[in-house]
Amino acid sequence: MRFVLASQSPARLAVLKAAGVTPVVRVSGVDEDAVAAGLGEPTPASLVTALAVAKAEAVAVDERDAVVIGCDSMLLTADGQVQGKPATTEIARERWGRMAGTTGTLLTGHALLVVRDGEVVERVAEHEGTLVRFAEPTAAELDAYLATGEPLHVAGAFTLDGLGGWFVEGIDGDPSSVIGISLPLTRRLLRRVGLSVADLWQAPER
Ligand SMILES: Nc1nc2c(ncn2[C@H]2C[C@H](O)[C@@H](COP(=O)(O)OP(=O)(O)OP(=O)(O)O)O2)c(=O)[nH]1
Repeated sequence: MRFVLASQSPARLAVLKAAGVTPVVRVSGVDEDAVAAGLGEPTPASLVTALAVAKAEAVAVDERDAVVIGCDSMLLTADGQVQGKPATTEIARERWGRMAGTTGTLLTGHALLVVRDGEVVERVAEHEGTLVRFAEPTAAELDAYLATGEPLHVAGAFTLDGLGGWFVEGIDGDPSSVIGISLPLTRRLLRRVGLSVADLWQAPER
């Protein structure tokens, strides 16, 4: 079965490959701001889920027979802000100034579509939330972390599995969801459409 990851995210691909699944990667090119603008006043969870659906749908149109998964991650901070990737170092610094020492929720929307004979025959979507307890980096540590550039490319300006890991005291929930795609949630979504992860383990990359 052809399994397509509708994402340019190296993190999502790495999570799947480490878990024994090598998907076909197709970048959706979805304008996330435009999708968000069309949602009115979404909750954070409905926002990431709608974005995940938009990404999966955009890729599914070009598939004939495949399972397509799209994801979107954002950080819901303790003070109620919903944050994607920081556009600049200064924005990342400002965010860390508010995040340090607090607990946020990393939300990842997931959408899984089954395409048969060019038609979407199944569409399931949910979100996963993982609590993330942030450490309090010193000013020097924060300067050094920002200087690596890593925070600019990731939702919430931190990573769990990269340099940001030094500044995560702990999590409560699914770690793979923080990195970018929840393995247990994806397994449940596959089951809802009558598929098993074992089907994916068996599917060679085409
Ligand atoms: N390695 C790693 N990456 C993370 C972590 N938290 C968030 N990210 C990355 C995963 C995604 O690439 C990015 C979240 O942004 P998006 O959900 O918009 O995905 P992105 O724009 O990267 O690709 P896509 O829109 O799916 O084509 O942040 C983490 O803890 N570790």
